[in-house]
Amino acid sequence: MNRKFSIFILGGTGDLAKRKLLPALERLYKEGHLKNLHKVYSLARKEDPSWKVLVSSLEPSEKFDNFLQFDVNLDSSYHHLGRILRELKGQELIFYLALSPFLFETALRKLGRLLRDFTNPRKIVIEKPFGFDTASARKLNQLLYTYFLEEEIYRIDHFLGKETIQNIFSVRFSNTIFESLWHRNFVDHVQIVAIEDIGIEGRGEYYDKAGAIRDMLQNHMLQMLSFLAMEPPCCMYPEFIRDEKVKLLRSVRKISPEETVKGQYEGYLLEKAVREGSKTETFVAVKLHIDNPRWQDVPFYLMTGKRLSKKLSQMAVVFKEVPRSFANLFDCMPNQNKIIFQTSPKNKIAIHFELRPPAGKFIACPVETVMEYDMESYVGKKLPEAYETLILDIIEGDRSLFIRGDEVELMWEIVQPILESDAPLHIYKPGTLGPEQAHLLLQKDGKAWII
Ligand SMILES: NC(=O)C1=CN([C@@H]2O[C@H](COP(=O)(O)OP(=O)(O)OC[C@H]3O[C@@H](n4cnc5c(N)ncnc54)[C@H](OP(=O)(O)O)[C@@H]3O)[C@@H](O)[C@H]2O)C=CC1
Ligand SMILES: O=C1O[C@H](COP(=O)(O)O)[C@@H](O)[C@H](O)[C@H]1O
Repeated sequence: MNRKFSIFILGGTGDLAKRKLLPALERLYKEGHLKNLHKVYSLARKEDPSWKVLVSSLEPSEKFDNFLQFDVNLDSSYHHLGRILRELKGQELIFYLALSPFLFETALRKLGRLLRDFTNPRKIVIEKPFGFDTASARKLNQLLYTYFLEEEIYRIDHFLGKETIQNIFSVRFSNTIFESLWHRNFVDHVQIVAIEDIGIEGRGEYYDKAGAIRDMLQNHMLQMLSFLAMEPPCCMYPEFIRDEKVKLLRSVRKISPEETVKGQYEGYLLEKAVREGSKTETFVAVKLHIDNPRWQDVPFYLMTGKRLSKKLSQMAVVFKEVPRSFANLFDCMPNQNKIIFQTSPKNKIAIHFELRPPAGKFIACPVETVMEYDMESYVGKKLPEAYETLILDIIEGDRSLFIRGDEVELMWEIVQPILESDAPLHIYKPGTLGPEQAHLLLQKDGKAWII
């Protein structure tokens, strides 16, 4: 950006700011991307000692060591902020809401009012979850549009900053061998999995009101689905990419409670700030359908959960079996081909295909062979963190990887039927692969989770 700019992180002493945002900003600065950065201000009610230690270690510390005492609920805080903004004439102002989502509405209303007194170009960045259901997301959008233009709004989803997710476009749209197969004639089904071994890590106050559907399924997982299943945009212009995602999301059938499995890990009720007898799900698996010509009758299975046996985030596109008559050539039925896009534990893309085993018989039963592109090993250095990529996009004004207002509302509409459904809650043991019912969901279709 050519203009001088300042960043205001509301909730700047919180977990996200300390672990992700401030370190990402320091790296961007060191790499020379933030030449016009005036200062990063951290706003919160009290100056957290670990924030102080962190910002004093960041270089150059005067860019980051700027604390502003600020309470989202108090008008006096906005007067104080206004006094600082008056000194920043002509600068672009970037406000990053890294706050509890329960504070978004108040922060937006009061900040929006304050900014009416200023002519500086501005951007507003909002963390997830954006609302708690369809109605509240609509309300939040209306509030945003009272004070900001859509092109000033950056609804962030950090999964979209991951290298693998951005690679989906390249794999799909620059390879005839894949693009020509990417539809119902050849794809058997798709799986999207984001499972974690960690629990709620002291975030009970937020998580108990959110649960796995609001925390992961409505946002990260539906975005991964959009990238995998959307039609190609006519060109790489942010609005055209988002138009295609919206078109896809309109074709996604609302998820049915009958095709949903909810679970809660044993011991969840003892976590700090979890309500007594809470029915919040820490696990969810669903079967989802897309009613468009490309994906008619291709099931999409999505699963996410906490305190499972491992951390794994990946999408698998599983191709149809070869015709049975081909299988007669061998002594077995070959495995189905798959393409796996993994974001965790590694950023990698793997193609699974069948080959004759080395030095085997001419007609030996083929074995599964994996061709892998592990991005970090390939480039030979650490990949940029998701937040680094996304913050740079915000600064440069590229909205391709951010969620548009209509898109976020459609994503809520898809999960709305299962938000409050009284589907049974299955208790599962920590360290396992979740409730058995989630496995039966695929077994009854003759399939199994690839995990
Ligand atoms: N943590 C993570 O890994 C991720 C978080 N997110 C999202 O980021 C956002 C922030 O999450 P996280 O950092 O974990 O939350 P934390 O609870 O760790 O941090 C909240 C921050 O807000 C400040 N705050 C709380 N109340 C007020 C208030 N009334 N006025 C001003 N500041 C206030 C806190 O400081 P103080 O109490 O001193 O005011 C603190 O700086 C959420 O929307 C979350 O969903 C998204 C992806 C990952
Ligand atoms: O947004 C969130 O994502 C994390 C998982 O993200 P990852 O990049 O570590 O895979 C999840 O733990 C958290 O509950 C959720 O709020």
